[in-house]
Amino acid sequence: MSGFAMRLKVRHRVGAMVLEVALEVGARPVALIGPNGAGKSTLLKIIAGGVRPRNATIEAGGKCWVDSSAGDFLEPARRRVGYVPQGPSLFEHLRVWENVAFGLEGSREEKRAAALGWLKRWGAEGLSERRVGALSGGEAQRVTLVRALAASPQLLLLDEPLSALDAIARRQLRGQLAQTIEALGLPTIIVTHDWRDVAALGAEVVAMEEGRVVQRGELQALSETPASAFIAEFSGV
Ligand SMILES: Nc1ncnc2c1ncn2[C@@H]1O[C@H](COP(=O)(O)OP(=O)(O)OP(=O)(O)O)[C@@H](O)[C@H]1O
Repeated sequence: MSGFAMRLKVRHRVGAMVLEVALEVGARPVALIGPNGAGKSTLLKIIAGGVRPRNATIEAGGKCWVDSSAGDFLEPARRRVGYVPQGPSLFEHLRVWENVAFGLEGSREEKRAAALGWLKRWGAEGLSERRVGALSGGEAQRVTLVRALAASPQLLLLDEPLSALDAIARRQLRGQLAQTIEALGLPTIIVTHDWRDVAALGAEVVAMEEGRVVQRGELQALSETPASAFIAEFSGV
């Protein structure tokens, strides 16, 4: 168990919407749910450092990452975040193993061996020499997840990380992801449209709509007293 925790408070205009959220994550995973356009991806980008929020404090592992009133902003590369964004994020010109090796330390050979080990554990050793451009959507998603975990992050941010996988691969990867997160006690925020992800990870649900948190708690409790039609539909197991 790492004991690492992240706490944030943010108020940030994005397009026509105002994102206004307070959130905390520790060893127990948080599942962010909500309709398209609710602000889930923007929130992850703010935590990862890709979007600089107008009005926010983010504290993680006892350190200040963002304090907009003081003008503090820790560079994304120094946040030790494993971020799996929606859509492509691998380095197109590199091979698969080079992508996984990117955040690792050591000589080229050491990094290669470590990357191959990671790929093997995640059922992707057969892809190691391939160029990223030659991967299918599901293969690329698997590699992106491996790259995020290989860099020993302190915080894992997953934006619909299993959405491109076929049903069998999704079930298998979901199980492995849940085991890994639990074994490492790795603080994790996952954006998902699938209640099975919430159940497998034993996550606390945080439901967002139009930039705000509208309900949070256990999946079971949300299904019994849903605060919105979306939550009823999502949790209606
Ligand atoms: N850079 C931007 N400029 C203007 N509007 C933006 C920008 N980024 C996002 N938005 C808008 O902000 C809203 C929230 O987008 P966001 O991607 O965070 O939603 P989401 O909850 O992740 O949705 P989805 O489930 O579709 O991925 C959307 O209406 C989107 O169009």
